[in-house]
Amino acid sequence: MGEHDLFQKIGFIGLGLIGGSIAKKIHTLYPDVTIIATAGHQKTITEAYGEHLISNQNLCEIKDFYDCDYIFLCTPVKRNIEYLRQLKGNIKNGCIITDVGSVKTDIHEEVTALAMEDCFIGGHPMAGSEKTGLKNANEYLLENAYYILTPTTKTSPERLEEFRSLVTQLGAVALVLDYHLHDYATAAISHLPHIIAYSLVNLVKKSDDADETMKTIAAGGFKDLTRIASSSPVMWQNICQSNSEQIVRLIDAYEEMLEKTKHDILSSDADALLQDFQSAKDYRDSIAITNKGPIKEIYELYLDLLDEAGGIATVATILASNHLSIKNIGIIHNREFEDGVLRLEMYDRISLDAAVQLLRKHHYTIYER
Ligand SMILES: NC(=O)C1=CN([C@@H]2O[C@H](COP(=O)(O)OP(=O)(O)OC[C@H]3O[C@@H](n4cnc5c(N)ncnc54)[C@H](O)[C@@H]3O)[C@@H](O)[C@H]2O)C=CC1
Ligand SMILES: O=C(O)C(=O)Cc1ccc(O)cc1
Repeated sequence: MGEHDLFQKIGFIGLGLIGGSIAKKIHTLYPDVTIIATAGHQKTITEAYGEHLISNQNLCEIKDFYDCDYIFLCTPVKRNIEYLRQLKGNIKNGCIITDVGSVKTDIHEEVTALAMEDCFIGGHPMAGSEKTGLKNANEYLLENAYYILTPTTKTSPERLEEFRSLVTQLGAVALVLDYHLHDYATAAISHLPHIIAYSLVNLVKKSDDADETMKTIAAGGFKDLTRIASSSPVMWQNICQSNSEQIVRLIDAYEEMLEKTKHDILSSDADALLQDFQSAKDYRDSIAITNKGPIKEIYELYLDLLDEAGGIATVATILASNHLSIKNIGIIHNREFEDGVLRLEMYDRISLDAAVQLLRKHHYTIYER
């Protein structure tokens, strides 16, 4: 009996970036498993049905989920709690309800209040982006990412193992955490950074002149730091409402840091400034070097350049005019490619696949490894 015989039907409530990505991966792994879903808009369901991802053609009602083996709650965190309430008494024996929400204490408290501890395991994939919706979902999103699991006190070891195994099948790295610790840690490494990003963007917007000088000259540092400010406003509204205690705790600590820096600048305390910059640099550098976390996949291709002037520029233009951004570019000479090839690194699997297809269409010889 194969592992997936443990489940025949999986339900998704919310089929956006995260729900859609998980559903796509499950569909690839287990094409004979039935997937049903509901979402905020019929359009999402029509699109997913059209892609043969789900078996329902219209939005589902709660009763349609009664025979699911797993139900994934993948809407904004406050909504997930509302759906959890509706699911009480409407699921079959043995069903595991899980969520992918960025905050865990709130939903666990509701699980306890509803006496649903035996059928709920919290989850949070530490993967994603500022993009939203099924159109941006892809089956590789979770690859090598940590997937935090927050069992309840009544989660049986067998069920936890079963779910951990599914998460591993999805390509992610399961990590069990206490839900309070989860919310403190994510407030520091995810929620506060988002608040810093959006407040910095709004500060620049407010401070800019009529010619938009600041916006025009905004450099890499500003863009790196603020990419996440383009994320879903509703998702972040929900996260801030749900994890308010931990977020405020971190904002207070951050204010103290800013106050200290302000003081050091005002008092021209060069040593203190240098010490803080050095300490941050050392810690940040150590994240890249010593992080034992999942190995990042590299999305690269090699191609023979056509023998013409401006060859590299032509390749770059073909990709750019199709909205494909190059992460890295370089000429490689080695034993494998004695005559030299152009190496291109893309940001993700989808861009890589699209680049390969596009460049082949333009008659380039591509080598994938
Ligand atoms: N975006 C990210 O990078 C990450 C998000 N998360 C969490 O995943 C969850 C989903 O986020 P995304 O997939 O990014 O958002 P998304 O905006 O791409 O998708 C949300 C989905 O929920 C549906 N939805 C919204 N309100 C609904 C309602 N009332 N009834 C039914 N469906 C409704 C939408 O139609 C959509 O299908 C959130 O709880 C978020 O905190 C977790 C990890 C990463
Ligand atoms: O875009 C990014 O880099 C993110 O960090 C995305 C993200 C958003 C919310 C989460 O709960 C987890 C990950």
